[in-house]
Amino acid sequence: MSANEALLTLEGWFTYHDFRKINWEKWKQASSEERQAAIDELTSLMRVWNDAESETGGSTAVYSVLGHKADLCFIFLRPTMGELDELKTAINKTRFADYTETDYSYISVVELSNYVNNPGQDPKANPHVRERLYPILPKWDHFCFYPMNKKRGEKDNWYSMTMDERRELMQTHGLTGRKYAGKIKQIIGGSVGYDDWEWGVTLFAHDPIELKHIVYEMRFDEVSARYGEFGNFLVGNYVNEEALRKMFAL
Ligand code: VOV
Repeated sequence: MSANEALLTLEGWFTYHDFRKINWEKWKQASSEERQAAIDELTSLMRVWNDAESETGGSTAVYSVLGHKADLCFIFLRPTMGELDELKTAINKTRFADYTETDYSYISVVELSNYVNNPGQDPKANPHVRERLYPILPKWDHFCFYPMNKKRGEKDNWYSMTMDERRELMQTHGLTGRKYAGKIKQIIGGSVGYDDWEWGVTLFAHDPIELKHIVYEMRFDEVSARYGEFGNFLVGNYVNEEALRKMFAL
């Protein structure tokens, strides 16, 4: 084994998952004019994000989040980190933000690991690869997000395995994933150097049961069973402007 078999990764858009909790007490105390103005401001921002969505400009999706961990998640994919910073600040400048708390967020960059490359070809010239590096978020009804690591234990250490060993395990992973074609869309963000875990996994589904099925089935693949370490899971439902207005109507 060579001393360092880091593989080449391909990077696409930078990603920012902005999870917000709503301060409902404060929201209920606000006047109806104030609430209306806050929602109007947020929805006009959402329209700007939708209109800007393109192959070169990035993509945005908004989800409501179940459970106590968050109420909303804004998912932003953009060409530069500067744009992500501007988006965060733009939200924070709205009246709506006065009713939110930002307990959690996640920064990564859309990543393809080159375990399955075609030697001699420029991967970024391949439209299929470009589609995965610069994906338009699918706006399917449900999403889940969780961060994960590959284990660096004394016995099981992903990073001290050879490239061939890792490639073989990733091929099995890819085969499991392919069974979910059309049911699950995954966006893998590499977050080494950016956030607390090594990857942020965002899954989209039409049927929330498929989120459970894929995560469960993958637990049996050696790469997850032996090397996967997982953070908190968050799950939610897609919200467009109408759904958002309904969510905040009192
Ligand atoms: C729709 C499902 C699906 C499919 C088709 C799929 C396929 C593939 C392929 C072909 C490849 C390798 C090349 C590349 O594209 O990077 C990957 C890579 C990766 N995956 Fe994946 N994955 C899926 C889905 C999928 C899920 C559900 C998870 C979470 C794992 C779990 O246990 O909860 C995951 C994780 C990852 C990660 C963290 C990486 C990077 C690993 C690294 O060490 O670099 N992934 N993945």
